[in-house]
Amino acid sequence: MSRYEFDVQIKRLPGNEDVKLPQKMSDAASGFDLHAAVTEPVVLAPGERKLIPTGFALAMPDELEAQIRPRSGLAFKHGITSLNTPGTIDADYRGEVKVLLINHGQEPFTIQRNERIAQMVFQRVPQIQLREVDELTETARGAGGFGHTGR
Ligand SMILES: O=c1ccn([C@H]2C[C@H](O)[C@@H](COP(=O)(O)OP(=O)(O)OP(=O)(O)O)O2)c(=O)[nH]1
Ligand SMILES: [Mg+2]
Repeated sequence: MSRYEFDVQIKRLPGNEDVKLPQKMSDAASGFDLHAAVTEPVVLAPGERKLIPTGFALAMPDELEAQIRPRSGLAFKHGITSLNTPGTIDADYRGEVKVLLINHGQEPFTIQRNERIAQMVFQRVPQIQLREVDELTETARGAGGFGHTGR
């Protein structure tokens, strides 16, 4: 029996024949590592953010989304992370998947073509009907929040 539950189409965009497709780095990895499709090395100065292309587009079943998440090694060693984490790839998006990187470190960071810059995790999206009501169900917490239980 196949261990795969979903078929997701991936299309290489023109000019990216040499860019590696998203790849799981271990058998049970959650994420597919994403490779930078920059045409020349891109430098992120400290505090700078840039949208990095990946060279591919997707078509996935409507019940899925893909999330773009940082790689912890890049974050820990260089302060490089994804600004809008987790980035949302909608099931109906057919454009190029891009990664919004930001340099939170103290040093400039250079991104090379085919470097692994982030990871992509697929998630099931529950199909929700938002139903407007006049009164909500009651709970013990009520409107308490934002630390009302203590530090
Ligand atoms: O990290 C990301 C986030 C988004 N996208 C693409 C896919 C997603 O389906 C689309 C829209 O993303 P989002 O809904 O987060 O952005 P928005 O500002 O609400 O744009 P839109 O009005 O197009 O929905 O942009 C990426 O390629 N990478
Ligand atoms: Mg949106």
